[in-house]
Amino acid sequence: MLRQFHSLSGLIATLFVVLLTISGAVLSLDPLLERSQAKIAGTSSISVAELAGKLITRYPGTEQIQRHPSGSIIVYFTDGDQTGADLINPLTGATIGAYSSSPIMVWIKNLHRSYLLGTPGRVVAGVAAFFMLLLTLSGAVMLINRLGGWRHIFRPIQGPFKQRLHTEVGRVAVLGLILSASTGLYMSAMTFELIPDYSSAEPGFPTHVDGGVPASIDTLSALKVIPITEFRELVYPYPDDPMGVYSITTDQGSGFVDQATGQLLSYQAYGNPQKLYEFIYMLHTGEGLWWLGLLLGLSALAVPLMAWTGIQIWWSRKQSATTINHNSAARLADTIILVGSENNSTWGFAKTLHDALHRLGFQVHTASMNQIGHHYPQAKRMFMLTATYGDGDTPASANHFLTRLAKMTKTPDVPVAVLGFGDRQFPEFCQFAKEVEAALITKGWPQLLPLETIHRQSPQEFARWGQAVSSVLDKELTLVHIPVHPASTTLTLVERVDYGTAVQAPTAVLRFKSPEGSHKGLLNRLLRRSGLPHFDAGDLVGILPPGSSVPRFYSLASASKNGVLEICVRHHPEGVCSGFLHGLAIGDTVEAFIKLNPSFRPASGKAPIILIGAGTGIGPLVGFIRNNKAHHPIHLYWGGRSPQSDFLYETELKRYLKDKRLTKLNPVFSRISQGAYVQNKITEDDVELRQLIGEGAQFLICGGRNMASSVAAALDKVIAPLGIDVATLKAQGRYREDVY
Ligand SMILES: Cc1cc2nc3c(=O)[nH]c(=O)nc-3n(C[C@H](O)[C@H](O)[C@H](O)COP(=O)(O)O)c2cc1C
Repeated sequence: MLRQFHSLSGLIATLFVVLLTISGAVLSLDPLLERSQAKIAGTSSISVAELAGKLITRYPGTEQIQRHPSGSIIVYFTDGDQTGADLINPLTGATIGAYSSSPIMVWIKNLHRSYLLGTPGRVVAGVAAFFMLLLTLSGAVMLINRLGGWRHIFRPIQGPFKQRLHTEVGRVAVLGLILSASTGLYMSAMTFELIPDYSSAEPGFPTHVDGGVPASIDTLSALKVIPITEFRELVYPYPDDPMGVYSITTDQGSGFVDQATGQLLSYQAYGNPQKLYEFIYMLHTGEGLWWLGLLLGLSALAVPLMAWTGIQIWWSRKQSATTINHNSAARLADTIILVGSENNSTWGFAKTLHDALHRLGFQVHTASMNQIGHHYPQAKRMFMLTATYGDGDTPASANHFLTRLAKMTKTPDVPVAVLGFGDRQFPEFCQFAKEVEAALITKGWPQLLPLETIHRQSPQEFARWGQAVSSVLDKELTLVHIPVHPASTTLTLVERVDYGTAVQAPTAVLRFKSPEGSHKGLLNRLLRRSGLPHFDAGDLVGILPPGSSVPRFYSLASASKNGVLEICVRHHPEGVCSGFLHGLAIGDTVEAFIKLNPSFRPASGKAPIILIGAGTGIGPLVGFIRNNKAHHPIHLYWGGRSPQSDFLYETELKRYLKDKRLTKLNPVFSRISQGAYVQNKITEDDVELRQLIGEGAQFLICGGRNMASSVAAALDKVIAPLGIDVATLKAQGRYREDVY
């Protein structure tokens, strides 16, 4: 709900809010620019009388002196028929130069205040400020929910690159944006008198004026006691008007000064409402607080970036939205499917289940978990398919489910099966599904099947769960889920290196390029484009074996900037795709698409990186080393079977050691005398590993699930003396796995 509100108000207001913030960001430079022009050092000892005295000879026709919040002093004067304005050095009264507001800044100010449209534009600017406030507040609440509460506000953010960028930038800019939007809204409300205008409360004109011969301005006692630092404006009386008075405005109030006696005739100190107005004005413009202005300007610059990433997130969500056909009414359905999803992919699985059950003749009702009802009169079975989000938290379409369930006094007497969707890379794998299962059991809800989990939206695991469902339905349910994936590209095999046949682990490093011709053309050559889609080492390539629409995913051992798409594939005896790939000859083609995997990357910075893998798990790890042009310390632990047969990337790794892209290579082999596994080497290197962890090391593990759990167990023992464990490292974002 909140997300829909956030997206909708963002879409409605984007253009206006972006214009408002870009112009605001430019205006935020104004106080700093003015300050750099003003010579304000050492001015505190000078009084207004002294300053005005210094101007008598140079500017006999002075009409007004102003001090801007930046500290600049400007004198407005007449000289014969001419009028002018000069910037003044407050210490000496000397002219710094002619003063005029920059026409560009004036234009930008108009754009900011009214979109150059006068009064109607001011209304629009006010409404845009209101939307900006709504967007920022709703975004802040979503961020807090996503991170699991405000206490965790500095937690690392997971997710696809655009989502992380949107949220990271928002997290940094949120306070500045709330300040700019709320103060802008206040000022707008004041302009339209929605709240009383306190910006110019003035004293009444004095009832008695001396009328004697005007004294020299530098002798006027009232002006002698006002330091220049508290002064804002002095308006001179008309020359030769004996009843004229000086009008003075300071930081504390305003009043009139008798030109003959120098006495303060009437004075009005600012009340609290005016002080509040001035404070809000300063917060909004940064006038008088140039550093705040700059901070607000920088926050404002985040808005165009967030608008762009926000629109892209919204668009990809919309693209992946699923339509459920033949959705029976809840009261008529014999089968209920409830869905907990954040980014819609679980809806795709729910649709596959819905369609398969419908084909078997069931009346199926599918809805979000938040829409759980109290009573399903015809229902015989129920399925709850749910993802996990944040750090083991609820996905959007199930965020009220547990509360609603807790409030139910009588639960429907329908057996239920929970299916969790998650990613083992997260420490809290399928946590929400586990909580749902536990809550249902506590409520005494009958179970149809025990909880099952699906890692990384695996269609194979989903199909296996379908078999279990078949057994309770007494009907053969075939679940063929074809995930919606991006359009595929044709790639040509240009090189292959084969290993491991002698040790029954046939493994090939395969290098692909775009077909000849696809990256020709002047622009592509100028930009040195390889014709490959963009990807980094550690991302995944989905390959569609001929005759199948279900892709198989392989971790990428290269980045697109390396000019090739490289994968490392072990031939599995029954493997459809690995068999197909191993059968490829140079020049053969495959259909492939990229799936980004942004959380499996070395962190930036100089902390050591410890890469651990076995077998083909070396793929992304070698890609990280290859692209380590900055020579950050990288230690590689890798396990194979035999140094003679399956030492994958042996030549390259030795070259990377020499050119310092790799700091230390620790290969381990299992089928040699005194063979060992990678976890044994980790136990052996305990002292060194503890030292590296002390230096802030990050771990990246790639390979089979068994290897990964043995490594985690070994490492838990190694780091126990430091008082931490692998779960802590995971929570800190310092332990990441890509396991299969
Ligand atoms: C930001 C983010 C946080 C996630 N957190 C978890 C998590 O804590 N535990 C887990 O098992 N999966 C986690 N996942 C993986 C999702 O549950 C998984 O990709 C799921 O299939 C997404 O389904 P959906 O597209 O329907 O939201 C997370 C994914 C993202 C993008």
